[in-house]
Amino acid sequence: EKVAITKEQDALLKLIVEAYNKHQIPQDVTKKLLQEQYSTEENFLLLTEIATSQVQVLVEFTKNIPGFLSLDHEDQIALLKGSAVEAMFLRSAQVFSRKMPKGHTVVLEERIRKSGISEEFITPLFNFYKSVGELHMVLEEQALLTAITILTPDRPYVKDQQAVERLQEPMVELLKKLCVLQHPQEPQYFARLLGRLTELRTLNHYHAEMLTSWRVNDHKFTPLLCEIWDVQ
Ligand SMILES: CC(C)c1onc(-c2c(Cl)cccc2Cl)c1COc1ccc(-c2ccc3[nH]c(C(=O)O)cc3c2)cc1
Repeated sequence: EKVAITKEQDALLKLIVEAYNKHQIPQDVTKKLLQEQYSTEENFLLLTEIATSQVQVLVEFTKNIPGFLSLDHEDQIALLKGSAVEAMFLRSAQVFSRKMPKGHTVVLEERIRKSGISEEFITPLFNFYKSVGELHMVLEEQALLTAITILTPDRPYVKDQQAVERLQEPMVELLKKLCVLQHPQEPQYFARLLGRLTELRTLNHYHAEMLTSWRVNDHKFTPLLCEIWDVQ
């Protein structure tokens, strides 16, 4: 039967995409990708600054997700802490798949490769970026997938999981319809998108190891990253 977006779904989509577009890392931060030196230390400091800015952007985006601010306040924190790394993987993946301005793609890859991350994490990290790039997601899909990631009910310490499910479910339904409408020639496209969310979960594990190895080498993070990643 004909798949159609309802008025309510269209309104929800507009809110999510607006929030996604509104909250971006400031240009003066990302353009440093092209300017700063290329030492391992300089790369780590720059990536730390960008990640910190990305977390601020993420918090603002999340506050604009309809219903999020009505959740239990402790659950709001648990969702942000539990999804921050995955949301940042998704957001940074767009740089590689959307060929960002002025060759940021090349310099971002270069700086990540030379920031003190050991080879065993670099491979899965860039495999993920490649698999996201191959999907050629449109902006609506990227925005919805990020919101769906943030609204994952079974994050650690979430008390009222049903309340989170009630917010996530309509977004998953909407994404499913969008995929059918946007990629009619590819019926399994929606399943491939959800497959990326499973891959993201495994990256959480690698990321925890990355943090440990940076800390062992006495790398410092910003207060915001320490708070959201429970380090130091
Ligand atoms: C604290 C730092 C060193 C860090 O720890 N883990 C990661 C880490 C790593 Cl490498 C990989 C994945 C996730 C994390 Cl969370 C990072 C660096 O994290 C980010 C790197 C880049 C971006 C990002 C996002 C959007 C962007 N737009 C543009 C643009 O040019 O417009 C550049 C850009 C960069 C976000 C987080």
